[in-house]
Amino acid sequence: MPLPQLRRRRRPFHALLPWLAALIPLLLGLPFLYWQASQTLKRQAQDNVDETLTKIEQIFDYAHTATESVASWVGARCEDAVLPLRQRSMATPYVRSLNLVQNGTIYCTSLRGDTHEQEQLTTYTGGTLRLMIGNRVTPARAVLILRHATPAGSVLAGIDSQYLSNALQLASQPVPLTLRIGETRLSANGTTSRVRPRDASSLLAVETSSHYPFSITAALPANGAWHFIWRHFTPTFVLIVALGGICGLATNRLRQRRNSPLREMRRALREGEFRPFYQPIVDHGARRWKGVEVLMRWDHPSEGMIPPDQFVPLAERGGLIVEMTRELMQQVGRELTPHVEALPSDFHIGINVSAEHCNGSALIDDCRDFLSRFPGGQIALVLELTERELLVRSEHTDHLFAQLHQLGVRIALDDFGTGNASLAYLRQFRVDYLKIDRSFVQMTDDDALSQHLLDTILTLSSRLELDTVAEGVETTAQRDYLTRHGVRYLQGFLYARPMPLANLLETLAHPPAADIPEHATHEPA
Ligand SMILES: Nc1nc2c(ncn2[C@@H]2O[C@@H]3COP(=O)(O)O[C@H]4[C@@H](O)[C@H](n5cnc6c(=O)[nH]c(N)nc65)O[C@@H]4COP(=O)(O)O[C@H]3[C@H]2O)c(=O)[nH]1
Repeated sequence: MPLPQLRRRRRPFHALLPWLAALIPLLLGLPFLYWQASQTLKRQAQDNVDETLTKIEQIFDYAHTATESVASWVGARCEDAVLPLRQRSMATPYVRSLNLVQNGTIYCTSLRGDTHEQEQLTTYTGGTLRLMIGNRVTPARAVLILRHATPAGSVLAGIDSQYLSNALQLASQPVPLTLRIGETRLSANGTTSRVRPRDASSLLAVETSSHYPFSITAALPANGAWHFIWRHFTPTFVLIVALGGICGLATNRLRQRRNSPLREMRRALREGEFRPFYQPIVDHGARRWKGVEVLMRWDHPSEGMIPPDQFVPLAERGGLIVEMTRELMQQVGRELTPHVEALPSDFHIGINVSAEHCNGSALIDDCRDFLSRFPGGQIALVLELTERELLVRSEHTDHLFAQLHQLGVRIALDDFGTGNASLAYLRQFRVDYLKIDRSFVQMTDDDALSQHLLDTILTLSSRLELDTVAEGVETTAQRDYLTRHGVRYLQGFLYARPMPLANLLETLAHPPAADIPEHATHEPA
């Protein structure tokens, strides 16, 4: 299974995390912004309502003063009263007409003199104010009537609603204002309508006059608050949305990093999930166990035992291999030390080492540390250098290999014959063992040409007088072919699969059989 999928498959809800993270600033920021905008709107609406209420009260005060000044004419003959009514209405701001009422009938108006109309007292709110949709003079425009009762009847002052809607309009930003008289309302654009019950829900401010029976209200239309936010809080709004985006992207990045195979491997290293498995190597001539090759396994909590092919190359590319090898050597040292007596003498422990490990002085320290655990010299440390990564000869590598040999460390060239570097390696580094790759060992079963290739490699290693280990020996036929051609050390499933320490100790307790049935051994899961 490709490593990047390990975590993703186990926690699919992780894919939602970036979206949730993007939502957090929005969920926290937008309600706060909405609250802040609402407070601003309420404050401004309240100021505008107060200011407009005062202005409209002033208009009504003018009209009221005018009605008071002509109140003594109620009951007088219209032809006598009409001139003072006209003079007064012309001299009073906002007032369009003054009318006299007696016995419920309007009998004199400053506009036309004699008239005869019903007063309709019940339509006056508080007996004082009436908002008419229009009248005979201005049928399309509302008129406000202010009534002043006198002992003899009453005086009516007509006020053009334009003055009132102008006053509303001047203060209708950002929240539209309305003048309410009883069940009727006048809006800033001069239209009149009945008050609806749902108006109450959108009310931001309302103020009732203490002198006249009217109130001024400020109410937002649907989505008015969001329009206000968009117009007046654009930078904050954009910032919150951008913050949401940034949080989402950052979480996504973190998630990807968290899910990255290297990160997963670092976690595994911290948790000690990389474990040594041991595959015995047989000294065929002596019928004894010669040593083991340590092979790393990843004991993953959910994926089980992962073989090294799936993570070692990545660890090498990601610069983790040195740390992993060091940890592996320490584990091997720790777990083998108590059983050192059970090991055959001059027991070889082969550790796979990557080229990067040879670049600094860490390898020397790690080997010294490892060998210090076996002070009796019962074991021999063999470093297996692979051709997968090219090791370039330099003063440093010469010095390093000299130091390693001084320490008693032996060098094996792993996977011999598979890379281009084999011969160059042999020339440049003092190698003690050649490990013939499994692919060549399998050629013993093939045609004559393949066998010829294997023979050439075997001849080369015998000419160089190097000890040879054949990897991947699976059949007795392969074993016999190899031993006939002078290969002394054999490693493969024919003898044993890689196994944990407990199984190894059990296996080492019995000498390798002379004639082993094929595939007799099993790697524990
Ligand atoms: N089919 C077959 N296979 C056999 C037989 N006998 C042994 N093998 C397998 O051949 C591989 C031998 O190790 P390698 O060539 O060093 O190849 C190793 C080595 O290059 C690398 N590796 C393993 N552990 C480490 C480590 O700790 N560090 C480094 N740098 N590389 C490691 O991973 C490679 C693969 O390791 P494994 O999967 O354990 O595979 C092992 C082993 O299980 C056999 O008879 N038949």
